[in-house]
Amino acid sequence: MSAQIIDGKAVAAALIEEVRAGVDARLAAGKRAPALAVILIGDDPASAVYVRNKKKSCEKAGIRSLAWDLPASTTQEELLAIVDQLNADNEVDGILVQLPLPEHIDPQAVIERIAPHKDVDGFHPYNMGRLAIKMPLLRPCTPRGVMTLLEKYGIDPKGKKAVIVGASNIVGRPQALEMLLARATVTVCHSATENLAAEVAAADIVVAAVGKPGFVKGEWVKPGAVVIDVGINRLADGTLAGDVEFAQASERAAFITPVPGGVGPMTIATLLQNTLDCANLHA
Ligand SMILES: Nc1nc(=O)c2c([nH]1)NC[C@@H]1CN(c3ccc(C(=O)N[C@@H](CCC(=O)O)C(=O)O)cc3)C=[N+]21
Repeated sequence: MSAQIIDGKAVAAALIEEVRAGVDARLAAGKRAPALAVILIGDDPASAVYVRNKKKSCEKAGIRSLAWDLPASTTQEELLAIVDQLNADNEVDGILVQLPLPEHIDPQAVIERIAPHKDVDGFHPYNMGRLAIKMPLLRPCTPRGVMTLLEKYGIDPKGKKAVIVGASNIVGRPQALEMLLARATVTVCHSATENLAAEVAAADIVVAAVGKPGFVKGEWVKPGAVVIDVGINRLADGTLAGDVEFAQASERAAFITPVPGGVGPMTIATLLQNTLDCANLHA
C-alpha cells in the first residue's frame, strides 16, 4: 500500500484565494485592507524563509504587510515599546513577533504584551485559554492549518485516536486542544513518554511536532493511519526533512503530508486567515 500525499501547497493556495475573497468583500463594503505587522529581530535563517514566503502570500491575499527589521541588539524594552505602539495603531490588525528571539529577550513577556485581539499567532494566554475552554478566538496557525488540511481531505477526527508527538506551546499543546475540540481521543507524547512506539502504533491520526529529522519511525505507523508531519528540519546538505521517516511511513499510512509542501505552506495561509479574522474583529 502507498499513502495518498496530502498536498499542503495546493490547499494553502486555495485558502489564500478564500482569504482574498474575504478581503475583497471588506473593500466592497468600504473597509480598508487588513494590515499585518511583522517584527523580525536578528537573523535566524528559519525565520528569514518564513518572512520571505509570508510577504509573497500577503500580496496574493491583498493584505498589507508592514515589516519591522530590527538588529539583534534591540532591547526588550525597545521591543515592548514597539508592540505598545502597534497595539494602539488603528491601522494595524495583526502583530507577529518572529520566534525565536535573541537570548536577552523573554519571549513570554513579548507574547503577553500583544493585544489579544491582534495576536495573529494565537500564542497569547487569552487565546490559548479560549481554545482550551471550547471558545476559540484566534487559534495558533500551525494547528489550525492542520485541522483545515484534514477537513479538505474529508478526514474527520471525531471518535478517532489522535496522537500528538511533541508538547510545545506553539504546536503540540494547541494541536491537542484542536483535536479535542474536533472530538478525537487525544494522547500527547513528550520526552518522558515511556513507550512512544506503542503510542504511535495505536494512533488513527499522528501529528509529529518534535523538531528532529526522522524521529517518528515508519514501522510504528498503524496501517491506514493519517500521518501529519509538522517538522521542518534543515539537513547538513541543505535539504529539508520532516520529523517522520517519510518513505517508510508512506508504505503503511493512508494519508501523509510531505516536507516541504505539507504543513509549512498551511501555516502561512492560516496566518493570513487569522489576519483577516483580526481585521473583521476590529471593524
Ligand atoms: N511568531 C512566529 N510564528 C511562526 O509561525 C513562526 C515563527 N515565529 N518563527 C519561525 C517559524 C517557522 N515557520 C515556518 C512556516 C512555514 C514554512 C514553510 O512554508 N515551509 C515550506 C518550505 C520552505 C523552504 O523551501 O525552505 C514548506 O514546508 O513547504 C517554514 C517555516 C513559522 N514560524
